[in-house]
Amino acid sequence: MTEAVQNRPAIGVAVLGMGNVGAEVVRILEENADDLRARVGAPLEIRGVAVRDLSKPRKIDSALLTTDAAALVARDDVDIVVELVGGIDPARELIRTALTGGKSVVSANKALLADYTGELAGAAADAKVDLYFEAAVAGAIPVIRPLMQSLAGDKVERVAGIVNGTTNFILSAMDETGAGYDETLAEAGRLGYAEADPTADVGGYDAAAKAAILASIAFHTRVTAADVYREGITEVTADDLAAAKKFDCTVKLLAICERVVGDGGERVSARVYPALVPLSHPLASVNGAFNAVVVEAENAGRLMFYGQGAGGAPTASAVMGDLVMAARNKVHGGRGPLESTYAELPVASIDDVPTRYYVSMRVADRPGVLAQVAGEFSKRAVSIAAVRQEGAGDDARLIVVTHRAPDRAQSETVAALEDMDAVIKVSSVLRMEGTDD
Ligand SMILES: NC(=O)C1=CN([C@@H]2O[C@H](COP(=O)(O)OP(=O)(O)OC[C@H]3O[C@@H](n4cnc5c(N)ncnc54)[C@H](O)[C@@H]3O)[C@@H](O)[C@H]2O)C=CC1
Ligand SMILES: N[C@@H](CC=O)C(=O)O
Ligand code: NA
Repeated sequence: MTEAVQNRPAIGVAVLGMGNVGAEVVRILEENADDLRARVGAPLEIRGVAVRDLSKPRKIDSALLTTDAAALVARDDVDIVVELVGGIDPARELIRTALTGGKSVVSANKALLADYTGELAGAAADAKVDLYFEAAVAGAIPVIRPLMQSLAGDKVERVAGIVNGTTNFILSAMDETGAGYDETLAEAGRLGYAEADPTADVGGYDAAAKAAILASIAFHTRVTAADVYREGITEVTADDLAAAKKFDCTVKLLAICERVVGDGGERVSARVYPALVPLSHPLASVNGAFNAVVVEAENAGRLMFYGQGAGGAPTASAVMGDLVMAARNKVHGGRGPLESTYAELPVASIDDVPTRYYVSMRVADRPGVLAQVAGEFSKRAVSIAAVRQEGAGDDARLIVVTHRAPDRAQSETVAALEDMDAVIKVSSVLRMEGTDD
């Protein structure tokens, strides 16, 4: 190491939260201190770590611990704040205070960034500091930086993939070993994949927040979590996974962000739902807590990003990448990319987006039922791609897979089927993705 690097003043780092991710960030900062100093051009020194419970045993010098996150953020010797407490409050205020006080911020907080990137990025721009959040989407996988920087000269058409590790872990286990939903969710919590409130995972809220962040960056348009159509995996059953197999498919919770062009011009669709995916599609073999994001751009074509989407160490890797970037900028000058929302595209309703449906229903076992069911689809111009009939008598089941049609036509057909005398129960409705038709 050159003498100049050795003598540069240290960059002071405050870490807020020492849970799954924060503890790994602290470990890497301590274990890799020499390499980090060489890469940044100055030492990275932890000034303090904000925690809730001082009595908990932790692998850190206890003199660095504090329960007063606000005071830590305000310290003059802190240059960069790493926010890993999660949630909206007090994270939002802590980040805002840090930015307005001239500190760069690194955060993994997708719930916050999905709704407040505008406010926070504005504060960062005003104070001429950085706001980095690579860890907020798909854990360790570099996806924010490629979209913001590597593809800044291209036109992104679509970003789609598996962006929640917990639900992918649950669906994979249900599919592969028949493991139960509750026990697998508890295991995801123990492994540090699940959110503090796992409803965010299984309800699709976490994936929706990530979809909002991805869509905003990909389409240079501000998209918030409320703009994202969302369904979780709580209704997906072992029967659905078994039925999917009969169509050479599996079930994945997908986040899809794409440009849709219709009568009203170009719009942005952002949506999250469990969907049948053909086994031959690359996303079908993404299992466990792994994530994968497929980006389609006008000139680059199709790019696929794959890796660990959740867990303390993988997520900390992404946080550390951002921390090194922010620290280099402090040492050598320069700034990270600013928020870009110039395109201001309107957000499309799910009703207008062309989707494919898989509908499984218990039906009366009598002549003419298939024709009546088919009639409801055809009335709404929804074309049927495949029909499978199973069982007989009280157990007669009809499974219909459609071609693409506006989602409104598909959902209205399902509502009409539910009202038919011949249909005893519509037991499952899922969309199908990863096919061209
Ligand atoms: N665990 C994962 O796989 C991933 C997590 N994230 C995000 O990273 C952030 C942290 O996640 P985890 O470490 O898993 O959560 P966690 O719940 O394990 O850790 C958060 C820690 O912050 C502490 N905390 C909360 N409020 C505080 C306050 N006001 N002052 C001091 N400490 C406070 C909590 O006591 C807890 O120890 C969240 O925003 C999460 O969404 C992002 C990607 C992956
Ligand atoms: N709970 C999240 C953690 C990473 O973002 C997930 O399961 O993906
Ligand atoms: Na990432």
